[in-house]
Amino acid sequence: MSELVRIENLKVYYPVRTGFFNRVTDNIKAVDNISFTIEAGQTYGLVGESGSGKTTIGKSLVGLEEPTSGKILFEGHEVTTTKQKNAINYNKDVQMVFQDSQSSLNPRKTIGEIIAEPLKSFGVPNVIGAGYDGARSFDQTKITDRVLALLKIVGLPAQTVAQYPFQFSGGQRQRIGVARALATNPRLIVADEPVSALDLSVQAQVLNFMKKIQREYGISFLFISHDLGVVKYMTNNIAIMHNGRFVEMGTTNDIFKDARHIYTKRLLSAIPSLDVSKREEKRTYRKQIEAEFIQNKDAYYEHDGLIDRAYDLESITKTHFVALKKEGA
Ligand SMILES: Nc1ncnc2c1ncn2[C@@H]1O[C@H](COP(=O)(O)OP(=O)(O)OP(=O)(O)O)[C@@H](O)[C@H]1O
Repeated sequence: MSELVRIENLKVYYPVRTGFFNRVTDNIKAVDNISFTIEAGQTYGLVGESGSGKTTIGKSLVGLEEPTSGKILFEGHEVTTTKQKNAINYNKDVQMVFQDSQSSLNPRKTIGEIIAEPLKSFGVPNVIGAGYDGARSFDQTKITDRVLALLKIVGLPAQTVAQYPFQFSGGQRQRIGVARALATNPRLIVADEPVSALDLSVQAQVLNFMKKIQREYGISFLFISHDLGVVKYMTNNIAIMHNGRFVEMGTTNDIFKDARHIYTKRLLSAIPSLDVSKREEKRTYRKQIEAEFIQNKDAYYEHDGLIDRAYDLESITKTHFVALKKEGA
């Protein structure tokens, strides 16, 4: 395995301004000292409730948000600032797929124009596949051919090029978003809740399709979701996030077989059981975890004003890290 992305001590703070002079009186610590690595060709899951900071990490990775401090490294090159990103043409290597395909696809443009946009900026690679760094063409015929090839990859017919986003279902629009993201041969796709707006049956189709393109093109995913069931299916590694901090981090197996932090257990206990005979057992377990969360909070969090702030991560195995209070602290 080789490391593709390394995030070191990332902080993204948003200033809170108050009063007549609009002074900065506090900060929202959306991302508070986060470190992790994404391996080439693998999927890293970020899980947490709304507002925990998942999207802010994704946006920092693709350059939509400037970090307050910390470092982002891509294949060993620092890409924390816009200047550093531009220096290595990083934006062609990292793309984002959003939850809301309705608003992320320009309603006034045809699908052909939407998918062609990144090709006009970065050129058409000669080969379809992650990370191809050879010659690129800006020839209009090549752009059109590539748009058609991308539509084929995502399973949409050629006439799609002349149609508009409103003419498609949610699942089809997500495929169009993926086609656009694939256009430049990226190494990494940040997928922010890519299926949460879709019906269950369509969710499975889009997820399987994402796995297929990963197998075929060796793409890595940062997969952001609040749905642990979906994350279990998609990922190799997972970090559980709460109030801007990682509370637990490990392989997918570590998290599902040996969860240690109360917040992780709480999220796991909230996954509905499909087995009717186990529902009562599950309900009792959920109540027990909820009671432990309330009674035993100090073992898991320190207090930063009104915010419950997770402790620093400590390693319990080579792959598994948990934010627990240090002995004697
Ligand atoms: N531009 C901004 N200005 C101020 N605060 C922001 C901004 N963007 C995000 N925040 C705050 O940062 C925190 C983390 O937000 P973020 O969108 O990263 O969370 P999330 O886990 O992705 O949640 P969701 O699943 O609802 O998108 C939240 O408290 C949010 O209100």
